[in-house]
Amino acid sequence: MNTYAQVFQGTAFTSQSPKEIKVLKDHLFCIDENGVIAKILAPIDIAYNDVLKEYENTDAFHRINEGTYILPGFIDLHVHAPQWIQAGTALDIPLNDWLNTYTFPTEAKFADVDFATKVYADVVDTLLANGTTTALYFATIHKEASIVLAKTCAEKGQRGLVGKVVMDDPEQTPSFYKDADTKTALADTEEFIVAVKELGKSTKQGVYPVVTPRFIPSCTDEALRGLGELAKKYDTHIQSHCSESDWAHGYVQERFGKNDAQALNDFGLLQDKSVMAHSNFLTDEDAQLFADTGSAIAHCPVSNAYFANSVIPIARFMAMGVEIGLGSDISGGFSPSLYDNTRQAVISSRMLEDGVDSSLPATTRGVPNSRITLNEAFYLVTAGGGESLSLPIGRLEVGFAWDAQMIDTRTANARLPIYEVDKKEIDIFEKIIYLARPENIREVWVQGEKVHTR
Ligand SMILES: O=c1[nH]c(=O)c2nc[nH]c2[nH]1
Repeated sequence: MNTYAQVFQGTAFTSQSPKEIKVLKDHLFCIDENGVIAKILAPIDIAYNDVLKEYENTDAFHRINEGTYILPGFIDLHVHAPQWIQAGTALDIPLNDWLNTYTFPTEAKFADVDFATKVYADVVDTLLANGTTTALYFATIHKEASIVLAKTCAEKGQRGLVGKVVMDDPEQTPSFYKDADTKTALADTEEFIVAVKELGKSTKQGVYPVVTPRFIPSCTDEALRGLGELAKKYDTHIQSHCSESDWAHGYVQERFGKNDAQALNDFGLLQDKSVMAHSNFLTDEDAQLFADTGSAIAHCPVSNAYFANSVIPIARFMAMGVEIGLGSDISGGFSPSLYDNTRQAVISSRMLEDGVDSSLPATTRGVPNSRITLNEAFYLVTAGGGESLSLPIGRLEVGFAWDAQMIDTRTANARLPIYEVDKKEIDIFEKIIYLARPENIREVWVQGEKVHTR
């Protein structure tokens, strides 16, 4: 009997560290029956030819074509699944107006479970086709429809972490879109957690419930405290928005006399499995609290350009040891592609470093040492996402899940400009990250199962 469920032969790129990419040229990736990488062999390894001989004429063997490269699947740390129906629209007003005018009416539509079923199938398919193998989702306040999102991930093979959103503060939430009251919000959340934990047991890739206070402005103290307790009781992930815009940041300071990070921590909402979206306005003290509690930042660079009123000092927070990954933030971010967000993470950091007001002298225009490299942005969208979620994903390494995307650089009508001069694989890596489109993503695998083919 074969030792491995699958063996892939090809050239792959994975992060060695935030600054370095490891090129695994013509390696063999041996995957066990749980979809975990059991062994990686280089052509110089003694066992390479034995394994090749044993598998190459079997159904378990996958030779990756020349011109196609293997990347780890991408990890989206912040995506509002229901907002997919308004992606690319209505990005012309500030966050609080946008929520009230467009977003809350959009999300209210998901009381209709049939509608939710249709849209959620489309979102999960779209993200998989864009190479996103794991997604941390906000659903809506509706328990049933939120369970539908978790079931959709389970059926389609995506590793989904899903939250039923809590919004119980009548002062800050519209009457047509709010939890009935605090008690109901907490009871629905608990029932949701139990149902999704049960569902997760029947999946190979894992589907997880997430405690999800929308953000401090939409929740009462009692709900925030209760959610912290539920997360502890069931050992779940936690997600929310933190210090996103001038308005959101200022609101929390006014209500509590402290910043979001400290307030969230007081309610038991900052812990190792917490992921806080945006977090643009963290002070160094707040960032240290994130590092100390193991809480992560979901950096959403496309969305931030519209709603955050600032560029997050991501290099500074990386240097402080905060766990960080990337999020599309559909639909504050218009794009379902984490390639777009990886590119924007680099671009925004460069603009922060150089500054944006050309009337100022170059010496005072920007914030020194703010840029991140493409390698670092790639780290965030892969390994950093895995660390943020405390899951063994995001790297092509032994013991990690086989979550992978096969990038065909020669796809008709989407051919990447790779010529004989590209002698170094790392140049090809950079071209893939900057230029690849969904057309180039020929296969996507999650936990050893093929979940998308093009
Ligand atoms: O970008 C955002 N999208 C949202 O849906 C949201 N809710 C609170 N704060 C938010 N920010």
